[in-house]
Amino acid sequence: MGIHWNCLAADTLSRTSVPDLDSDSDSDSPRDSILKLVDVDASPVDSAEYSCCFTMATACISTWMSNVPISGENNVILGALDNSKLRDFTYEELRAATFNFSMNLLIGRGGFGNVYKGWLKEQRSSKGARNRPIAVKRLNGTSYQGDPEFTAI
Ligand SMILES: Nc1ncnc2c1ncn2[C@@H]1O[C@H](COP(=O)(O)OP(=O)(O)OP(=O)(O)O)[C@@H](O)[C@H]1O
Repeated sequence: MGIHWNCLAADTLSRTSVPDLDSDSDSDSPRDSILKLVDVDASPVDSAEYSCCFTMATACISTWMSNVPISGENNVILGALDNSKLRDFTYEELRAATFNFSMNLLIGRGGFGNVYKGWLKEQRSSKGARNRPIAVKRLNGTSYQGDPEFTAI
């Protein structure tokens, strides 16, 4: 499934170690295929390389961006990203990254979905692997506010 979103680099989270979590996953019934990923710890170069995720209409990205403060050199302006470098993530990848959407990793609640911290394994050619911290927004099953932003194309 082609679900897309772009990375936003941010420095709001500093912890990079992966926790040992109980299996206390979010038990509400979100529409599982509808996710949005935000990179929370990336250099501008990394962001371009890693530029992620889920397929969204440009207008929807703009809508999202209008709510995101653009400050600091680590932030990426989505319009400047090369779409060919966007990376797709499967639902399983994001589910694993967030430990099955563990409530212990809940970092925020938006108007139409919860936001979870997670980690993606990243292979770096010279420096070996690392766990890259990310934020994943999961559209809940009751709100239709976010449908346009999460539309798969
Ligand atoms: N990259 C991030 N790093 C850390 N926390 C984040 C990040 N993205 C979102 N959050 C947390 O999740 C909360 C909800 O984020 P979200 O983007 O959903 O907010 P919103 O724009 O108010 O919601 P919505 O877009 O659903 O109307 C934020 O207030 C923040 O606490």
